[in-house]
Amino acid sequence: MTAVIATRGLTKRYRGGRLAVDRLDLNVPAGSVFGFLGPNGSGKTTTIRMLLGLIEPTAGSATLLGGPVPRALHGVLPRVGALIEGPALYGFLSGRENLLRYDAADPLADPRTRRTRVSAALDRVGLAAAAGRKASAYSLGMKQRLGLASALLRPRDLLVLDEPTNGLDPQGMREIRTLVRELAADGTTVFLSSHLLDEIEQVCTHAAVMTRGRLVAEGSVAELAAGARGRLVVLTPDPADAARLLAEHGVRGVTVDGDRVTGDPPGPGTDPADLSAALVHGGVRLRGFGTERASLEDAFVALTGEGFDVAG
Ligand SMILES: Nc1ncnc2c1ncn2[C@@H]1O[C@H](COP(=O)(O)OP(=O)(O)OP(=O)(O)O)[C@@H](O)[C@H]1O
Repeated sequence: MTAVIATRGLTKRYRGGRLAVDRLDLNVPAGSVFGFLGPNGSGKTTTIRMLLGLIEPTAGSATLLGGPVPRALHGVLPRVGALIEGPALYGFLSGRENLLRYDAADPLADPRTRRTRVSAALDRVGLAAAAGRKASAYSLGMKQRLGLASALLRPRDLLVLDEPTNGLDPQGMREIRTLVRELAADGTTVFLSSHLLDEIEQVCTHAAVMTRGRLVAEGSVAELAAGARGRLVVLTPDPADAARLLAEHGVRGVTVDGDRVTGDPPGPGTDPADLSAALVHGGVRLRGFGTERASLEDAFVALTGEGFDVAG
């Protein structure tokens, strides 16, 4: 697969000495929905700004749709739709009028087909019925969808979305995620940043994980989750005894939640069958015994040694 975005040693040190992005090697395959995951301040926005030529890297290089950044940007940017830090909208204009203005600002857009293009974009994001209403009356989710519509006025090979669901309510989040999936199904590569693990897990095929400016993992979401070990799970009406016995048999990280006892999976030296036998032998009645598939969250915790609690 060809890389739609590739970076090599991409680095940004802001004035004042802060290293925001540290030798980043990123490969975004064509056709993927690529999640750029990391807590606030981990360098996601800085990376996106470098990719789009909005700021200069301190070191390293990047290509966008095969062309070197920033030299080839003039040629490739028309094929890239970007939504960063929320759309700039005129509240006193309707949704349709906002898009007409956006389209008119594009020197490559044919004025004769402008209205058709704008209607198609409004349709695409489900705003056709609300197109005549002032943008100031739109909900945050509708504004975000209007922003996406502006990025979709011309056919795009790549969409870059910086935290597209930030600040939205659950319904708004669902709408944007559905839209992202539909766009990807049409063949557009989507690169989206997020600090929400479940969002990445729900919509992305691939992900890269950033912490403190550094890439700690990259791959398909399934691969990343498979890299983390799942949890050992025991369902029992005798949780206290089960927890004690598991710990006695070397299981670490044992926690009890109601009738559910979980722990780190045993190492290669221990057969899970011996553990279940030990529980039964110790008088623990078993309703269930097994290992749970790891989630992306497990992978993140395993990779960084931290939880994924982020402020804001
Ligand atoms: N213009 C700037 N000048 C100096 N430091 C900056 C500037 N922009 C960002 N930083 C710093 O660089 C680091 C990375 O910030 P960045 O915005 O890229 O992270 P992020 O992962 O996108 O987080 P967020 O989701 O909060 O935007 C942070 O420590 C931030 O304070």
